[in-house]
Amino acid sequence: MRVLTLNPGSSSLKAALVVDGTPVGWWASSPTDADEGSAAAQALAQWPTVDAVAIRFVHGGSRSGPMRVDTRALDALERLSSLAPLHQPQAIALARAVFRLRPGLPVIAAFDTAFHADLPRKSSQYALPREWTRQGRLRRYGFHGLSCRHAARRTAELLGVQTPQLLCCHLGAGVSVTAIRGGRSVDTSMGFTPLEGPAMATRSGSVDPGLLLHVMRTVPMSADDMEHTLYHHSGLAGMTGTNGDLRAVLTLEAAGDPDAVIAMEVYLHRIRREIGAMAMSLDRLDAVVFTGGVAEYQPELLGRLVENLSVLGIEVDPARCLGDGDRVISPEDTPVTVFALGTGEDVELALEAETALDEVQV
Ligand SMILES: Nc1ncnc2c1ncn2[C@@H]1O[C@H](COP(=O)(O)OP(=O)(O)O)[C@@H](O)[C@H]1O
Ligand SMILES: CC(=O)OP(=O)(O)O
Ligand SMILES: [Mg+2]
Repeated sequence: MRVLTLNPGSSSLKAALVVDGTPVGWWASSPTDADEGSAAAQALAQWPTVDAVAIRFVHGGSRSGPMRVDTRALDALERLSSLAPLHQPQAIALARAVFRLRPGLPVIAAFDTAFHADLPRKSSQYALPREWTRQGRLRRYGFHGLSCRHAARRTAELLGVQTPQLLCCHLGAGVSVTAIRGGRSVDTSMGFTPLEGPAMATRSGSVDPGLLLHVMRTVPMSADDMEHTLYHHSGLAGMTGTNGDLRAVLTLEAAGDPDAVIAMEVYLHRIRREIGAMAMSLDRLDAVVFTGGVAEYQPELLGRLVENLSVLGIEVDPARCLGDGDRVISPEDTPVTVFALGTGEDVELALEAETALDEVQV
């Protein structure tokens, strides 16, 4: 099957043609380069002969698998936009553009949240009044699920173990750490929205809600202004005055910029802390996977990241970090195998499309 995959991330829009599970062509653009309509048109002009288009939707609510979408389904998914404002509107716009450009071509929505749909209750539930949580909507959903699914699949293949226990550290513009056992997510750092967890490129990550209440009362500030600050002007961007791209922050850090120096310390510390926390949901740690744009393009950072993690048996060989492609980066004879893996969201999107279309035909 020939599947066009469209992946609107928070700092990029990635397109790929995947033929029978193998990506054969791809490109990435920054979201400011083009609107979703012209990006979809560009991809369909480049790869006109496709059986389906698979689009990454980060928020699928309670949906546990992919689905073929029509206008009505899109309206329902659009209602989740405020829960993922950097992603969901873009995915909706891409799907509508494909409907317009190629009526009748199947469009499959594949959800980040689906991989976490069975999170154990102790991981998914917030300690909030039961009147709030009873309906099961105000809970932790988890994101980067396509990336996690791919990391689990590749780790099993590379280790030759059917269901390894692993941590998937997705380091892109969004950052998350997920504990996976039995092929399932058992805890994850992102929550009700993709704001929770470590500090990210432009997102704050977890902040004491008491601080936010204090600022809203004292500034004062509307919920929309607060949302804008937490999603667009926090994280590495907020701490350094850059756009949050790690390349810019590392350049400033190397030049001795004090804000960039502390921002990198915070960034790395918060990821390490999350790795430690997620390890508590496993009873053994077979592997740690680093993936996402940062792991792919700034792999030298992984050596710095795992400093202080030897308490968990996690070590990397700096020379191995600098290689290319899917690889082991831990030294020989260490208890935990550490991998740097390509982000296989495009492969997973295509698989999800095949699954959804098979189900429709049954
Ligand atoms: N072509 C590139 N060259 C160098 N670094 C890159 C490149 N593309 C992405 N990165 C790194 O990856 C980060 C973005 O990760 P990515 O997974 O692509 O983000 P997202 O999917 O959230 O848009 C950037 O901040 C940068 O550190
Ligand atoms: C969920 C999320 O943050 O995705 P990305 O890293 O692609 O922005
Ligand atoms: Mg991404």
